[in-house]
Amino acid sequence: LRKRGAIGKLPCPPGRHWFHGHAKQGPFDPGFKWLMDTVKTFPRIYTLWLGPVAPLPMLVHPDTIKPILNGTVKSKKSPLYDSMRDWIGEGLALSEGAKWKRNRRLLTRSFHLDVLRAYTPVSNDCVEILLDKLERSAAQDKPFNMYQGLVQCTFDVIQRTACSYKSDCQVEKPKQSESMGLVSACETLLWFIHERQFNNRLLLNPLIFRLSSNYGKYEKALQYVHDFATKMVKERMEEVSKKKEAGNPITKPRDFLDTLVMARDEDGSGLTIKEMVDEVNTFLFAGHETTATSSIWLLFFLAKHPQHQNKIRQEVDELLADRDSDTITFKDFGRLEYMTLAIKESMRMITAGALFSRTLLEPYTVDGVTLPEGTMVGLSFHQLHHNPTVWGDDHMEFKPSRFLPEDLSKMDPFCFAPFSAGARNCIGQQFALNEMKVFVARILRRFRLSLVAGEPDPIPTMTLVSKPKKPLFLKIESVHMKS
Ligand code: HEM
Repeated sequence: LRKRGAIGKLPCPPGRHWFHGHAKQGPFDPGFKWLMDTVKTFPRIYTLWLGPVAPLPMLVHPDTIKPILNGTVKSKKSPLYDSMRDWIGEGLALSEGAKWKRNRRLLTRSFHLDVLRAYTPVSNDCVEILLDKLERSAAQDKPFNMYQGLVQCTFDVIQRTACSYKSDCQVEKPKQSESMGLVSACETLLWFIHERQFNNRLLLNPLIFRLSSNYGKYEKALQYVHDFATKMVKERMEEVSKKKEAGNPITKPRDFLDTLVMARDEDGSGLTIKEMVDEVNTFLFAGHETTATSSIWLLFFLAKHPQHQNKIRQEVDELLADRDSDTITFKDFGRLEYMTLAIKESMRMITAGALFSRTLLEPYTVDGVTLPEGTMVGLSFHQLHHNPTVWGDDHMEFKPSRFLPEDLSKMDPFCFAPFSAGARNCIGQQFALNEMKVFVARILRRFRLSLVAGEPDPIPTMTLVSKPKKPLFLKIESVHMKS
């Protein structure tokens, strides 16, 4: 009642039904029109009702989101995350308190610059397979299913970097290889998480979920990913200790798994097998669809706005002008300046992680209303990134120049948070940005991208990540054929 009383004082979008709340107005409908209209009228905080109970205050302005993200007001991940727990356990994304602090410290070493440097060739190798597919598509003058290509490519990268697992997951003819078992198991689990969070909230109740008709399929996929990760972890522990015994210890980690096995506290203790399994699953879960989705929107905007595409191609061509190979190196990332602006702008336009939530661990006074401890709040990043009071009335225009350093330095850092912000920001952000830069540089170096004539623009949908509603096909032309 205390919570309801406080939330009742917050602004509330009109037309709320006593039972359905705003649900029938389609707040999460594809295209996010409702969200965009609402942030125009309620640019700081408002209450979203998805039913007769459990209203959700939505934070949509840097001033209102900041205290949660920077920890001035203590909070924890909300119960909505529980649907991921079977898969990623107490991995970094879901753990809290002292356990999270310790693991974040241990895992930060997994994303050290030297480790990331070693992954650049992996992204280059994986994108070669995608480039071959694009070559065929260009030769046949057939539009290419870019989303599928990128999901497979990012999955290949994360498997190789997480545990040096090389698979044929990018090659068509699925279902025959073990790796496709892993891809489809991960896809099945992602589908269930989405279903429980967005479509059928009754299934968030563990008992009802267990009794549901599809539960067997879920259990099978879960078993698959756990067996896979456990096998990987145990084999690696054995290899590391055998090498140590033979007087030939591993000194430089080859992948994330090495960094996990070798991670040590000051007192010499490391992660348990269960903790490592949870982290491997967390990387597989958090590390590929997010990157694929962010890359697909970037390629879409570049296909739609050839002037930006050409500018990036020119930047890449200049970078590679005197080289024998198109390989992008770690040193190159800092020189892809215009590409970096375009990546930021496309992540603002469509933010892969559009909405997250937290439960307050202490009262939070916002715009004169005190929300008590235990209140669940929404961190609505898509609305933050389309808030006209922050980005201006042209927020729907794709303008990479918004992120020019001289303008960026005048902005509140909490205006733009595609990787979240503060202590619980994305640990993989630099990894993901590097991967995207390799993909885009290598693709644009060889191909010109355009939209398929007569096709409407793709529409983002609110799933776990904001992916296009329908598979996104792009027209591919070889740059050399045209010039
Ligand atoms: C463009 C790609 C990516 C985007 C947009 C993205 C976005 C995010 C966001 C918004 C969060 C905060 C989630 C929350 O508050 O609940 C997060 C957390 C996290 N991300 Fe990413 N991510 C990306 C790529 C990756 C990659 C490649 C990895 C791993 C290899 C990764 C691993 C994680 C982990 C472990 C967390 C939890 C961190 C913590 O709580 O300490 N992410 N990511």
